[in-house]
Amino acid sequence: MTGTTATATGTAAGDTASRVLVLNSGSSSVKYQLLDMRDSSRLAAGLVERIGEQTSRLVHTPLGGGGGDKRERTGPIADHAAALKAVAEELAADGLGLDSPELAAIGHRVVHGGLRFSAPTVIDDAVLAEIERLVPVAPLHNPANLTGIRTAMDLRPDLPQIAVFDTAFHTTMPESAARYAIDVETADAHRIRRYGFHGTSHAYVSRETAKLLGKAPEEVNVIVLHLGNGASASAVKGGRCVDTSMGLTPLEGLVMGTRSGDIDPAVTFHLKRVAGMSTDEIDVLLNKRSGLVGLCGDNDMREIRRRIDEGDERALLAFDIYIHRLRKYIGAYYAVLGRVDAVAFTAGVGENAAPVREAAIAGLEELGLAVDADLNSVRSEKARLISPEYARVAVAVVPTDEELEIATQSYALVRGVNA
Ligand SMILES: Nc1ncnc2c1ncn2[C@@H]1O[C@H](COP(=O)(O)OP(=O)(O)O)[C@@H](O)[C@H]1O
Ligand SMILES: CC(=O)OP(=O)(O)O
Ligand SMILES: [Mg+2]
Repeated sequence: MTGTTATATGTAAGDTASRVLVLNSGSSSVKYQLLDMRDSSRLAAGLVERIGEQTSRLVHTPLGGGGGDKRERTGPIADHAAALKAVAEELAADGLGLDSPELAAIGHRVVHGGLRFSAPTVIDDAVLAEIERLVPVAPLHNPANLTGIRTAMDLRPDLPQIAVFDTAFHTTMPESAARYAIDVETADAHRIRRYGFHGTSHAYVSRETAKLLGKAPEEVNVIVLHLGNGASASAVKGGRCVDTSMGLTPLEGLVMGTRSGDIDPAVTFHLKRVAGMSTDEIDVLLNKRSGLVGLCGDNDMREIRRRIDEGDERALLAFDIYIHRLRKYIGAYYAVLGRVDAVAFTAGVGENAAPVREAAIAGLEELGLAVDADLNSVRSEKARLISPEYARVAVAVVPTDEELEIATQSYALVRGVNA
């Protein structure tokens, strides 16, 4: 933590590359941000969605200087390589092209890093091979991450490409939380254990929650609820993850947009032996046709709430199942931590869906948990408390920023400073 303070001492603008491009490649989308790490400001941000379909869409927002108007492109974008080339063109149109000498690194979200990577890592052939080896345990994510990395390497072979792993923050989990209770030899031979995901978000949000409470991360125990399309909970004790709801793959745990979360593993035997489904069909069923979409046909919480308001019973049942699972994890992690200082809601659903927060915490006063209806209804991009003053445990909405965290870690690595 001492010595090289390249970022703190700084240098005149232009003579040290200070920009980081962050790529978050999902199965059918790429989110990106270009940041200036001298002040962590965003110069541009955007999203390419529905990659591989006829109706692909790129939305690019210039944010540097006075900003500028959002630009949108529609029409087929065949694959992640084409998507990244389109992003590079949009950045170039703002004078922020990938050829810029200001660019210090490209930071990539990589979902599965197994046990080998507990910190941000400069990508070389060996790292690429390891990410490739882990494709079977992150089939929706790692292939897209790899394409993003390879395309970025083609565009700027001279630049450090940094991998920031979703699994890294969870490598501190004790064996009691990380191991499945199955035959140890079989588990070890096939590296079967609970790895956990969304770690960049859990790390960032637990630190921001401590900040909101005016404390150091070491002083607080936080339950983080990352509720996006993929969703996971984590128990963070004094800044270190001690348990999380996702496992060998991002399928375990909470009910998600399209994933089942926890089920009895015997369901899969039954589907195979009795329903005659193949392993691949079961994989697709549990990862893509389950969760909220499987229960009611919609995976967007906005749509589900709209249907509930119209009296739709399937939507209501889907919501109730989602909430029931979430409450079980809050209770479980309360017991894992012993003392809880805060419960933090984050990601698309956690940051925006007040009814989810209300239902998740309702009736838990005995645990020191409560939500104030007025505070809960406030819409804001800022971290904020939604618990009443009397409550023993803080309940907070803490917007996640995986891209900022990836940029911070990537820049620290290329500058040789601790993040
Ligand atoms: N205003 C809103 N109200 C309720 N839910 C919302 C709102 N905005 C977004 N969401 C939910 O957030 C989800 C997307 O979350 P996000 O964290 O962006 O997911 P991901 O990163 O996995 O794509 C949507 O599917 C939707 O369910
Ligand atoms: C790991 C995971 O589930 O990621 P996402 O929420 O981006 O799908
Ligand atoms: Mg996400």
